[in-house]
Amino acid sequence: MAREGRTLYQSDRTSFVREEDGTGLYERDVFAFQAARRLATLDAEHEGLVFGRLDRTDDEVRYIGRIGVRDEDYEPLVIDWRARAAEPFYRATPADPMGVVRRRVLRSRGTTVIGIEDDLLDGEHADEDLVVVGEGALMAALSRARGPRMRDIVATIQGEQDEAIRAPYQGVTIISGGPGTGKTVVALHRAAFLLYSHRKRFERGGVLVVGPSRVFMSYIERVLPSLGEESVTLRSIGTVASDVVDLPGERVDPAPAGVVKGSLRMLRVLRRLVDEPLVSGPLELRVTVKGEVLTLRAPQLARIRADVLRHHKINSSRGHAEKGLLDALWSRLDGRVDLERAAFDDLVTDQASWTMFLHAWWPPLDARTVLRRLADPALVARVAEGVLDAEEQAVLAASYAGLDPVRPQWTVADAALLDELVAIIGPTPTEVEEDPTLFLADGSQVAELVTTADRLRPVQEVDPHADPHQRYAHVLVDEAQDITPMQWRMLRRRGSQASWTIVGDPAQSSWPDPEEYDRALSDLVGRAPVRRYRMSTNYRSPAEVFELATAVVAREYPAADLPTAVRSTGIEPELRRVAPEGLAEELATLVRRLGEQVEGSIGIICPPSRRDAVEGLLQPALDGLAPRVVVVSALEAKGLEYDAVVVVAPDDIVAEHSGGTRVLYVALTRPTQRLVTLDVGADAGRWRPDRSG
Ligand SMILES: Nc1ncnc2c1ncn2[C@@H]1O[C@H](COP(=O)(O)OP(=O)(O)OP(=O)(O)O)[C@@H](O)[C@H]1O
Repeated sequence: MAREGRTLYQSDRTSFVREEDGTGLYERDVFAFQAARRLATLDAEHEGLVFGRLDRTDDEVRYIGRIGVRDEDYEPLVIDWRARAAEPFYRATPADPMGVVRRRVLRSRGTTVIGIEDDLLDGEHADEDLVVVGEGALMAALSRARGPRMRDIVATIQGEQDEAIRAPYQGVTIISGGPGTGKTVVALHRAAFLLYSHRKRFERGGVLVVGPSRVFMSYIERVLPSLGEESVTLRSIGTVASDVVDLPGERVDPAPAGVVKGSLRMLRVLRRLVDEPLVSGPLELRVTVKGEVLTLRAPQLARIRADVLRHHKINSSRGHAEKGLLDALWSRLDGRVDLERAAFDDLVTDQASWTMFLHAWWPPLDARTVLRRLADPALVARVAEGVLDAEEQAVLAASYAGLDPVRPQWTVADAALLDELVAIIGPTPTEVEEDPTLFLADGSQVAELVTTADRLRPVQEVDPHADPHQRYAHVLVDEAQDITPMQWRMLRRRGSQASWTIVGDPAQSSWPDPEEYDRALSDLVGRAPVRRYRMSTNYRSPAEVFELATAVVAREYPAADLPTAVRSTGIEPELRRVAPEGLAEELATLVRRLGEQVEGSIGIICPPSRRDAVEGLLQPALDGLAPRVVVVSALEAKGLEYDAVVVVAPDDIVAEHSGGTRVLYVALTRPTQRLVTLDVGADAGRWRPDRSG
């Protein structure tokens, strides 16, 4: 390439050098790159590339696939599922066949078709010899065993789901519906659709998908790549802020602390916290200039501080604070000594008392250091006075008192507080290396060097206008009913110019006040255009299981949006009871039996207080079943599903969550085939619908 370029541009002074020839080389490379990318996409879509066929009334046959493919004459061989021409595949019904006689769904393994399911949509136009196979692709898909990863549903998207997937991108799209109605899977297909239909906007601006936990993110992570989309950022709510603070973010606070930390009232607490001086006792600045002692006391210092912070963030305004102090000291001197202002400034700033004072009065702040100060109950009492009651203050202080000083285990709720603190104080200035190079060796290739001034400053200021948050063009929030007001603020920082897709079900909220979800949504929407889609069919739960779950939730939360369960298995849920000392054996027997009864995954859903113990009890009994069995807390089970589920100690699940019965409802709606509930102890079972009186 280099040689070719050189030859092209070498003039023999008898002919023209044509720019276009050089550009041609560049274009050739671009084409080669595009072709390689296309080949990689085609290779990746080898499995199940084509999954649908439409036989139309005008005798045209269309094939629908994960990506579009054309032949050498540019005629379509396979139509991308997101294209307009593919719409009838999802929307056509016998009542409105949209020109389709037969819809066929093909299931393949490798390059071999292993199953066909047909829907006859327009019997009137069907030829006599038209073959119609199977009982419908949807039912076949729903009865298949579940593994550890969610699968895409391109082949069987239903009409109402398709409308939400293809909704225009602008403003806020709200997808609601009960458990198992496909909200998550629909939202993910919507992300793929947006990237297809507005690729430039969303690939450049970025799409962020937020879910409740890491387990959930790894459950859904294969869906978008299976649709050919790799460019979406997936984050659990505890790690959304990892662009500004380094967070592991999976630990969950016990209910009372979580509720306090999520509340909007924490905003006032944090603002006051930042204003709390780091050193105790009255702070004053005292310097001596040519024998004159100059002092600034607390009230003047407070005024200077307030002036600076009116316009700047603390971490990016140390220079302004220094100038405010020097101005005040200069006016204190009041011309008593014959000195130029610049010389005065130098005399002051050279003094050790000045440096020490600044270190205490305007230190570079780190959000984590600031938040940990709440471990001090006396400080909490000051900054939360009139905002949190005594009990809430105690809960808050206790939650930080226990933090490991070396490796603090921040919680999911802390992440939003740390993010808020970064927004208040600005990013932490980065420390300058211990011993920066001042002088360069002869012949050094280094073009920049550190100046003496840089070296003498203890910290380097970060660009005050730089926004540390990563921003996205579209933000998709799943399980949105559990997002706390402080977390919404964190999300909005990432999507201040974004369009949104919000997915949730208030009846599954683990927050004490499910109505808060509606308030948070109306704040978010503001005056943006909003579109609402309701999913009405539960594709996950067998009707028998869902009947029990709805009886439980409706008693506590009559406003629950209850979908219709489409599938019946004829197997009723089993409501069992065991004495505490028999729990280990009962669980082992149950898991072995369920392992034979279902083909796929088995979830053991526990109250948080029993989760680790149950895991310990079960381990020795698992043998070959281990890869199929997971022990999770009710909150960890959010958004997931298993072929068989054992809900351990349902009463405790209700008691240990601020969402109470709504969290139990989540647990009861996880199975795709079989549900067993296990009351522990003779008087357990208050959750049972027949005990409600
Ligand atoms: N059109 C469809 N075709 C095949 N499977 C579907 C379809 N719609 C939903 N499903 C399946 O139903 C199950 C539930 O879907 P999903 O988890 O998206 O529901 P959800 O509404 O988010 O549930 P929850 O609120 O309980 O978390 C999944 O296994 C999904 O693949």
